Amino acid sequence: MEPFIDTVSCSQCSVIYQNTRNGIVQPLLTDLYQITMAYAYWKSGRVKDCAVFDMFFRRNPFDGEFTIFAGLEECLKFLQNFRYSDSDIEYLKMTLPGNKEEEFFTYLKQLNANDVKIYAIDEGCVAFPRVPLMRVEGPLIIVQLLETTLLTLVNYASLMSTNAARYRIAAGANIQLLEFGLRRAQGPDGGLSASKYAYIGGFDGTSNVLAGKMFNIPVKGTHAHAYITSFSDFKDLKTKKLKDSNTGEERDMLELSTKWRGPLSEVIDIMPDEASDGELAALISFAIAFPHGFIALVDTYDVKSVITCRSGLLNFCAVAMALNELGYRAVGIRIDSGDLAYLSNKAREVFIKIADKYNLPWFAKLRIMASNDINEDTILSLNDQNHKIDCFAIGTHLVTCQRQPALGCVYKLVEINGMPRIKLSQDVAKVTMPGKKDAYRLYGVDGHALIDLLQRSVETPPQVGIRVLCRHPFQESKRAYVIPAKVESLLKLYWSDGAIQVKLPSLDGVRNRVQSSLQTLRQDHKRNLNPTPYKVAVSDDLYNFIHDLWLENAPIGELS
Ligand SMILES: Nc1ncnc2c1ncn2[C@@H]1O[C@H](COP(=O)(O)OP(=O)(O)OP(=O)(O)O)[C@@H](O)[C@H]1O
Ligand SMILES: O=P(O)(O)OC[C@H]1O[C@H](OP(=O)(O)OP(=O)(O)O)[C@H](O)[C@@H]1O
Ligand SMILES: O=C(O)c1cccnc1
Ligand SMILES: [Mg+2]
Repeated sequence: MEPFIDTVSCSQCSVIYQNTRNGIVQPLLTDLYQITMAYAYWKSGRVKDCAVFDMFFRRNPFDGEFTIFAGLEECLKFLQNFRYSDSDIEYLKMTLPGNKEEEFFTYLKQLNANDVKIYAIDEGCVAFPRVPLMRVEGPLIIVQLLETTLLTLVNYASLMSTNAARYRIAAGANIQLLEFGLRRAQGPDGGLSASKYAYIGGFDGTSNVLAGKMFNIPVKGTHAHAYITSFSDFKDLKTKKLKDSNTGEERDMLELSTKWRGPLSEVIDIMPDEASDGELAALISFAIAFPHGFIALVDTYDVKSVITCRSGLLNFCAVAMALNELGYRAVGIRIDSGDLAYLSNKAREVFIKIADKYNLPWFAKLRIMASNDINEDTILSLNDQNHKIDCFAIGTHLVTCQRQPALGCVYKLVEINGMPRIKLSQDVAKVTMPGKKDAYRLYGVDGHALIDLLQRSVETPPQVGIRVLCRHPFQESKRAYVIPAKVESLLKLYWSDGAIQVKLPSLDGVRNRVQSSLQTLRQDHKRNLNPTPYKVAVSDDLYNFIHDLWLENAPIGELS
């Protein structure tokens, strides 16, 4: 179906964007403590030390059992451009506490990410708690300096993509989802990221024009209540003429639309004088401006009426029929308040009645778009109420991730100079998994993912058809044998020798990957209420390694 007013973004812009990067993302976009640590490491002669960090999260967001990993491309672009500028160095000289040795700044000035290696999960894949999204290896000072920026690039991107993917699951494949959140987003960069990652997660378009231009995302929109309320009556209609699309003859849209209000009011069963003239004038003028993409906001004056949207719906239908006489097809309506299930059903009934009466089958299929503080639960509830909505336009809850505003990805040291490191905690969920590890996804014969398995990197990878012992990382008695029908190595070398090592997919490629990756997950892991946890296990070797190191590092208390 024809979308509403639809600006096709230029492919040139996306090319320009691929060659640039988000200018805010630069080495100083970090926490001060990364740079003070860098100085202290440097001062204690640790320039040649090598470290391994894991980036992972501990809990899936939104009370769910899956997360979409996103933000990798931005991380790689950050590494490509990782250099301190002269003004960065000047600023740090002024800002770092105490008197700093000049040689440190000479050292900082020549730093780059050429000696860093990043192994990562593919962007757009489903990911689970404790499985490293990235393993970052390299000189201790540099990989430490990357922490905050990598986290800020991954945390919101993954949270947002996961949120969007959840809305897509709730709405189903055939409903159009539009992101309308820019005005409510966490600032301009938050708004741009929201549009980009909502698209990756499964939205079809955005109202954010700059996001459309930068990322080549479809841009869509309707009009605001202000457009309707700016017209008081027919006198405000300065242009009334529209050319017949077949003959080119100029016709009076006001005359045609008011003529249609009479017969249509009988079909809809309301009085024509219940409809606002100012609203009709506004809709006529919008139809004249966009005869091929006419969509009307119908709730300005009366949407809550128990009968139906008396004013807006009648006025919309009148203008749509006038357009039809001139050879144009209207697109549909937007409802932005009231009971969205009830009103969408009423509107659909009216469209069907008119379609039947005037033998215009397309009228029955006019698009019904709903907006107004919609969230995942609203969509699920509307599904139960058998709504007739074709498109959800969602802002606030989507872009602010109101249900859970942060993902909580962390970046933890797991190895230094070849020696494993463990961070202990009273809270077992916070104990880190030491050493350099690899991650594998084991699939069952039905094609579904069964379990993610972490192993020490020195171990042989699991093999198809060969039984492997999968252990809970902390509960000794929880174990299972798995004979995988397919084994996927999750961590791939994405960055090495100062360059990206894998051809990166387009935004649409990542968007498709989200859906195909979600397909491999069993339905019960994806349901909204009490989803089944997906298992993440460790090999027997890694289990023993963790627990030996734990005992080695945990102080023995003394009772007195
Ligand atoms: N049928 C429905 N089932 C569940 N939730 C709904 C349904 N219809 C609307 N909602 C949601 O209920 C909330 C209604 O918001 P609210 O009470 O502010 O009413 P409103 O129609 O926006 O009022 P106002 O026009 O005064 O702003 C919105 O979050 C909307 O998404
Ligand atoms: O409701 P959201 O999911 O955030 O979607 C975006 C909202 O933005 C607009 O409202 P507007 O800013 O005009 O204000 P409103 O809250 O009065 O509708 C639009 O009419 C939607 O209602
Ligand atoms: O195009 C719209 O209808 C729109 C865009 C942003 C926010 N609210 C509505
Ligand atoms: Mg609103």
